[in-house]
Order: sequence, then C-alpha cells, then structure tokens
Amino acid sequence: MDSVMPLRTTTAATATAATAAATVRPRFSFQLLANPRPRKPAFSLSVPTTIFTTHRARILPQFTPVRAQEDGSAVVSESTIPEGDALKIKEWEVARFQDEIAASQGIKIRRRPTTGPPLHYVGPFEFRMQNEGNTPINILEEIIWYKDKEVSQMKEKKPLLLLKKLLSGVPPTRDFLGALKESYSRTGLPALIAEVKKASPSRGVLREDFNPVEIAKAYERGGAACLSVLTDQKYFQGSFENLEAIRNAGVECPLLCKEFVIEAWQIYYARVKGADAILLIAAVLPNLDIQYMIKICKLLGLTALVEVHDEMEMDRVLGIDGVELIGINNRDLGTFKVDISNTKKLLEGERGERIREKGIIVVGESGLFTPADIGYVQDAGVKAVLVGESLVKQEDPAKGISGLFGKDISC
Ligand SMILES: O=C(O)c1ccccc1NCC(=O)[C@H](O)[C@H](O)COP(=O)(O)O
Repeated sequence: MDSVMPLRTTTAATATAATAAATVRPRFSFQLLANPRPRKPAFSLSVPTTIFTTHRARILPQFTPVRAQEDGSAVVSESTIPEGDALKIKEWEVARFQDEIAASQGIKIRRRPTTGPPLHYVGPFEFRMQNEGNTPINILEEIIWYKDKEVSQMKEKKPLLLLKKLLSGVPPTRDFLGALKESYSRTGLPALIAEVKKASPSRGVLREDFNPVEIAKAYERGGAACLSVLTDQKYFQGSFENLEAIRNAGVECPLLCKEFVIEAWQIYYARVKGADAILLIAAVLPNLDIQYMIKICKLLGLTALVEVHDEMEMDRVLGIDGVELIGINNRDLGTFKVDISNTKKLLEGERGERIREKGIIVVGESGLFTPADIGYVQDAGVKAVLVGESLVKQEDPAKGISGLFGKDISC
C-alpha cells in the first residue's frame, strides 16, 4: 500500500485513500495487496476470478504468472508491465478511491474529470464508473476542475517549501472569530462579513467601477466586523492581488480568503497573501480533508469557515473535531437557487441544539438584502452574516450597510 502514497499529492483524503477505501464497500470485491516479497515494481492485483475470466483474452499476454487463490480470486503479477504504466494505473486507482470516499459521504463533486482506465488496467473500477467523461455535473464541479489545474500550475511556481519560508516574514493574523463575537455583543445584531465581490457566475458583473481597496475601506467605515475577499479570477474576477492590496492598505478588519480550496497548499498561499481566515466547502471536501485542513489553519493562525448547504453536509461537519465557525449558504452552488429559509431549516431542532452546545458560531450566507432578511436569519440563530451583492452594488457601500441593517452599525 505504501507504494501508492508518493504518487499523488497533499490532501489527507489522498494520503489515506487506500486505507479509508477499506471502509467504503466496493460493489466488487477488490483489494490492492501489499507485496509479500518486495520486488520492483512491487505490487500485485487481486481480482475476482469472474472479472479475470472476462478479461482473460486481454490480460494473458501482459499479466503472467497467474496464481489461483483459495478464495477463488486470481492473483496477477504485474512485473511485466512497464514501470511508467504501472504508476499511471496506481495513480488512476487512487483517484477512483478518492471519488468513492467522497461519494460515500454524499459528495457529488469530483476533483477532476473521470478518465477511462489507463493502458493495462484491469480491475473493478472500469465496471462501476458513472458519468464517465469530462462534462461537469454543475458549475461548482466546473470551478473545481479548473481550480485543480490552476493550483497545480501555481504550486510549480511557488512550491510549499518556498511558502513556508515566506511565512516567517508575514505579520501575525488578526482574530477573525474574535472580531465577529465582539461585533455581535456590541451591536446585538449579526456581525457583518462584507464581501469584496466584482462578479459571480450567477449574476455576472456586479460592479463595473470596481476598486477593491476603496470598497473594503467603505465596508470598514460602515461597521463591517470582517471582510470576505474573492480571490478566484476566472469565475468571480477576483484575485490574490486584491487580498494583498486590501491587507496593505491599512484596513484593520480581519480578512476571509474566499477561495475554492482543494489542497492544503492553498491555505499556506492565502496566509502568505494576508488572509486571516479561509473558506472550506463541505460540498467539495471529504471529512478527513476538512479535519486536516482545520489543523493546518490552526497551525497558521487562520480561522476556518466551514460552509454547508444542506442537512447532510451540516451533520458531517458537526461530526468533525475543531470546527468553530460554520457558514450556511442559502445559495445552492450547483443550481444558483437562493432561499434564505435554508438557514432556518438547518438550525432547527437537534442540529441547532448541538451547535449551541458546541459553542459554534453560525454565519448566514447569500441572498440577504433587507433588514427583514437580517432579522429572519438572526431569529433562526445566526450570529454573523456574509453579504456580497446587496452591498457591493450600492454607490456608497458604507451607506449600503446601514440600509441593510436598518440602522448605523458603525459605532
Ligand atoms: O455567487 C455565486 O454565483 C456563486 C456561484 C457558485 C459558487 C459560489 C458562488 N458564490 C459564493 C457565495 O456564496 C457568495 O459570494 C456569498 O455568500 C455572498 O452572497 P451574496 O450576498 O448573495 O452575493
């Protein structure tokens, strides 16, 4: 099994994919076996005899010798497969395991398009691949597939080792969670995380004369407790330069890096660029990744805002240690449908109880336009709100904040 690990990078789910896969019940019996007698390349595949038989014609020229096992499966030595192809097979299998782990947690979003099996592959995955091909199921999946490529390129330019060196030169983080709590107890209203957002896939360009630093300063003047800065370029016309510029312009509000995080590397990068908090989306990240990324956030002094959209995601996140801040998104990131009653729905009954017991702060996100909307989500139990469109579209976003809350919350 260990031979699988170095082939793919960084996420906890990857690092534990093969192990955790043991807990995901494959529909076919399938096992990657640690080779009892290490050789190079050192692994073998155990496949059910039925599958083996089906593939006999294809397999035999490549896979010899073949050993029958007591349980009826056949062990095929792969020592004759060229090393490069064997590595590709392993990589591909780990990616499939990752998809299966995610799917077992109700995650529909795949990290990258599912490609067909590599040359020489024989095994159960080819029998159970769904939606094979490269059409994303929705906009969120499209964003993630693009992000996967983008992050790979960024990592080549700025490897983790370099980011770690840069960390020693960055100023300490500001207390994002503390700022939210302080604002809530000062105003008695949900603390505001005001979003610096130029455009979005659902609404297109929200503001043509977009000056991120001016908007950030206006938000701070208007009484925002924290700011959220979109850093995704392709779909939101945001950037890490915006985040950095706001940080360097003397804005004191703690900053949330609003990104589509799929790898721990991005958390280090956000920290280097001036973030105090980062978004982790449960619709994209398996539980182990969230847990691992929260640990990294803590190590770097960042607050993790873990975002959920439905009951299943909320229940998953409530089972993860170390979660202090949960965002309930009223926008379905797949369909764009916005419904603020989602916040209420996810805070009702036992879930609300658990959240209060754990002392978790909840943020109501998206689709908030009026004092009535703010009152509604506050009654539902949120202590903070994340607002973009309704503020960024105002000529003076500071006045927009008073309009949104029905009063001046700046002092
Ligand atoms: O805003 C979108 O269209 C969108 C599409 C796909 C993924 C994420 C998206 N938005 C991120 C957000 O959740 C919002 O920017 C944030 O909650 C503020 O929402 P709003 O106040 O409605 O601008």
